[in-house]
Amino acid sequence: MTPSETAARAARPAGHPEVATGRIGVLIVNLGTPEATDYWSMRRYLREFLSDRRVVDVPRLIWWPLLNLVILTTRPGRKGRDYDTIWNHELGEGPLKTITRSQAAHLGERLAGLSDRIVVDWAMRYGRPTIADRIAALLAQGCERILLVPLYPQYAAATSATVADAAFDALKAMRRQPALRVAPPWYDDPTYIDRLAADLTAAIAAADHEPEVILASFHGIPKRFLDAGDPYFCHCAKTVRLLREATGLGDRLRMTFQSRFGREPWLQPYTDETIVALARSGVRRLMVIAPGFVADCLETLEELGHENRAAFLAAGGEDFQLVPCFNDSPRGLDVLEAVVTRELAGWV
Ligand SMILES: C=CC1=C(C)c2cc3[nH]c(cc4nc(cc5[nH]c(cc1n2)c(C)c5CCC(=O)O)C(CCC(=O)O)=C4C)c(C)c3C=C
Ligand SMILES: [Fe+2]
Ligand SMILES: [Fe+2]
Repeated sequence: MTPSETAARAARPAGHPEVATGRIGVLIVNLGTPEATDYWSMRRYLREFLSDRRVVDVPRLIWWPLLNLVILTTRPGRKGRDYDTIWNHELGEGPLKTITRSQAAHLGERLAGLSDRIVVDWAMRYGRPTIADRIAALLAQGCERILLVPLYPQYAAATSATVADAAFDALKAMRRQPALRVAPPWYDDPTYIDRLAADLTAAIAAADHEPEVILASFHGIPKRFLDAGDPYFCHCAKTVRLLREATGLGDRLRMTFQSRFGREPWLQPYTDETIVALARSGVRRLMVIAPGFVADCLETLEELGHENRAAFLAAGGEDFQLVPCFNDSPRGLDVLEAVVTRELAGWV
């Protein structure tokens, strides 16, 4: 026991529980993934996700029957088959989980140089491990301060804000709360833009054929969210402008939005429609990068890599290249390290 621990123990009133102290937690959080690809696991995951009012804000009286009687009867089977095509069968989990775990481990190694008091952990907003469980685990290890890092470079209420909601919900139940900081989005961070540009430039240099057009494809949100003041579209647009400047690609790099859900208008132009229109207009060589995803997942590997690739080729395209996300690459870790180091200022 160190002298200060001895003093703390001596000062603890009788009956007062012993608590670990003195450490700083960093909790990185990505979206989530089903526990398995069977109907019931998919249904549980989609139900949790699509019941979040930050994600779907339709009045409950309308949404509840639509979700439970229509969407959750058909979508789990169809999406389960999509997840099957990208599943990490060795570990029995979705790639988003495998990659987020590895990012946390590598980030922990990198931050060890900053302070030996830092503990890095990871969680999923939907599914497991839950944010509440990992905050509890960090507290048990003595983390009185926790930096929460939603793994989204561009802020959206449907992603970043709901991570903060879940964390503060967990804190609501605690007598002894940790101090909680939420990292801001990093859509224009110089390290993010630089490493994104490096990945894109390297992919172009390594390609057999120079792409005629490059799409920067972001996950979409309903257009209504933008009209209500969500800054997501502007964050994406700024990332693309900075990426154009950093790569010198100019108008060859275009912004599109993928993964729309439901019938109302989402942010445009849509990735799938753009890809087909480009092929029909004579573009033969296309490259796609997904700067809004820090880890490969269903939306990049299956939607872009399988579905959209097939649509491009079917419409006359010849060469479709998908740039991998940062994942646990050294460049990707540079970005996470830069963001986290900056946001830990004053704590270490
Ligand atoms: C229904 C509304 C949805 C909104 C709004 C939305 C926003 C949004 N999502 C991401 C990132 C990811 N989404 C992923 C999957 C996914 N997204 C939705 C719906 C909305 N997303 C659904 C229903 C699903 C599950 C698959 C499906 O049924 O289509 C994923 C992949 C998860 C994985 O395990 O691989 C990511 C990542 C962002 C960044 C975003 C808003 C900016
Ligand atoms: Fe999504
Ligand atoms: Fe999708």
